[in-house]
Amino acid sequence: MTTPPIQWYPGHIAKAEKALKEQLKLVDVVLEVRDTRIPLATHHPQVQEWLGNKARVLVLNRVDAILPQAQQAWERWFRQQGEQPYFTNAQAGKGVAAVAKAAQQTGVELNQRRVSRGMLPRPVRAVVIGFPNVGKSALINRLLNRRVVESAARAGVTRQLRWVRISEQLELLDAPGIIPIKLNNQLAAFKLAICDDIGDAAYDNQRVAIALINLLQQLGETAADFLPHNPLYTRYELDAVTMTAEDYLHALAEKRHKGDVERTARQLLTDFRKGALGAIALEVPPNA
Ligand SMILES: Nc1nc2c(ncn2[C@@H]2O[C@H](COP(=O)(O)OP(=O)(O)OP(=O)(O)O)[C@@H](O)[C@H]2O)c(=O)[nH]1
Repeated sequence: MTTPPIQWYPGHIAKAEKALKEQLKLVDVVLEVRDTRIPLATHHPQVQEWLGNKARVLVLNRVDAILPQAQQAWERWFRQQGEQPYFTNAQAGKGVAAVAKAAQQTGVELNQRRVSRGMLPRPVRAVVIGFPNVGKSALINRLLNRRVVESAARAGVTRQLRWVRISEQLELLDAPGIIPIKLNNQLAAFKLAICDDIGDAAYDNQRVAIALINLLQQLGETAADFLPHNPLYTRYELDAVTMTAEDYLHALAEKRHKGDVERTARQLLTDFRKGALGAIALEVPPNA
């Protein structure tokens, strides 16, 4: 039997789900962070059920990693779904003030209810949740306006709990809630691995790199507005249009790394992740 391209550790997932539910019990509002390159693959279908009737602010982070026209298309699509997305670049602090304002706004309603029941008003309590590596700690640090939460390129580094005061109206759990990855969609899993949003799963670099080439080929044909023109050719001076994704990876290995396919796969993934292939949305809104 061949090894599956991506493997999870079920024990870790169960533990993450339990920890997340504990955090959710403590708060009034949830800031759900997704990766703007893959807003659907970084959505867990059970989030709504876990939240019950708690308020939610939808944050699409890494807005710098997609083109403005892709952002506009997603904005339209989410609005059609009845959602207001807040686009952020948490690394640079862009869009973060609007997220804080939206969270505080939910506190106004909370306190109207409290006051009508004869209770004292209090700050709204919030937690940031999301898949591994989507930028949760970076967002918390920007909300706090100082660097207290470890924010690292490595996936799965955040843990532990404390309340921090953001303003008179808003308190935040300083440890984000990590949403365990959903397991049942192979293409979504490849996208998570490509974007490094997959936590402590183990994956096969070459198959993930091939999935990336495949996606770029498909998007080039079907959603040219969502990515720069021919990003692979621009970066490597080798055209992927006439080849299968697998052949392309091998040809690129010959051209750049003396036939070392593994090294080429890693390099390709690193280039994509750090934006060296350009601003690329790997997902297109359904029916766009
Ligand atoms: N380009 C870009 N990089 C970002 C953005 N937000 C976060 N990053 C970077 O992405 C990496 C991961 O960010 P974190 O804030 O550690 O992500 P996290 O969701 O807390 O990760 P875990 O703790 O692994 O769950 C870091 O290197 C950040 O600097 C963004 O909006 N744009």
